Amino acid sequence: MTRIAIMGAAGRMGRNLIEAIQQHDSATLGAGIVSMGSSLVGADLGEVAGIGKLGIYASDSLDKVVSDFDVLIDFTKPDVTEQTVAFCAAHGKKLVVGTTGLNDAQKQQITDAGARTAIVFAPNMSVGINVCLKLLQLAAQTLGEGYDIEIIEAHHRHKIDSPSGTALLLGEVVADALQRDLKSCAVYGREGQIGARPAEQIGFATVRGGDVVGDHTVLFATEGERIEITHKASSRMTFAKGAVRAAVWLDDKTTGNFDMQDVLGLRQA
Ligand SMILES: NC(=O)C1=CN([C@@H]2O[C@H](COP(=O)(O)OP(=O)(O)OC[C@H]3O[C@@H](n4cnc5c(N)ncnc54)[C@H](OP(=O)(O)O)[C@@H]3O)[C@@H](O)[C@H]2O)C=CC1
Ligand SMILES: O=C(O)C1=N[C@H](C(=O)O)C[C@H](O)C1
Repeated sequence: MTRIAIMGAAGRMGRNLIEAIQQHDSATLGAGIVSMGSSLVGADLGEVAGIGKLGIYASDSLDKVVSDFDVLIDFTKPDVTEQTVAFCAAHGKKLVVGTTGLNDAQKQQITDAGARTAIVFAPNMSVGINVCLKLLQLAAQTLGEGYDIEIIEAHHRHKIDSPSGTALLLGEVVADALQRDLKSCAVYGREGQIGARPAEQIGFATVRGGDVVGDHTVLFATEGERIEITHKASSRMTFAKGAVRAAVWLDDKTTGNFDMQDVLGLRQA
């Protein structure tokens, strides 16, 4: 059994993670950490997730639960994830990071921590998006340079980062396949007299509203045709199940940096 702790246990993803752990035959909930000062400190985590009592209670500190878990799953926000990564590297705890909006230094911290523990870091833990990444490589390599590429994402009104981590990853995969540098060819939104579209540009458009769980489309447009590769998540359980699968997959790893392509066996596919 893989004993899992959840950082951000009362969040939208945290609650789904509690349920996903309960549904997994090889995983058990070891601990859940909520914000210091939260009214949920001490609450039964099963009740927090709406699935009935589990007898595991929300803590406000990783130090207090350090001996209760083998793998930590973190879906919080970048400054919190920074502390989580430092803690896991120091204590040899395996880690699954789903938080998006990390800056370059925070991503480097995760890479460095991979020398001390085993980490799965991915902006989207769904099987569907990870299959889309393979389809995109094929599409970009086959279509080549003659197609304009635009990435459109939509999320709920509470999302704090833009573009989504998934949209950025989709952009990186397409840019790599076309041997472009995303940092120099990406454009994030357009307004005013912008002129004709440069051929090598990869455009990003962000929509925020209501309760959209997560929609992503990569559009390849040329004269005479358009191709769209779209993924629509309708439940956060798809991400939560992927994260728990990643945590269990880490069980026999000691160190290293991995992503969902590794977990799903898609790396060489
Ligand atoms: N990789 C993937 O597949 C997916 C990634 N995500 C990403 O996951 C992240 C979280 O998303 P979501 O669940 O919607 O966000 P929420 O805001 O619902 O959840 C974040 C939780 O973290 C808690 N938190 C904040 N500070 C601390 C702390 N110091 N210690 C413990 N808990 C803390 C917050 O508590 P409080 O409100 O009390 O501060 C909140 O409950 C985002 O970056 C999102 O983009 C989301 C879905 C899928
Ligand atoms: O914040 C969210 O909700 C989501 N965030 C991830 C991202 O930024 O790509 C993944 C998913 O789309 C949901």
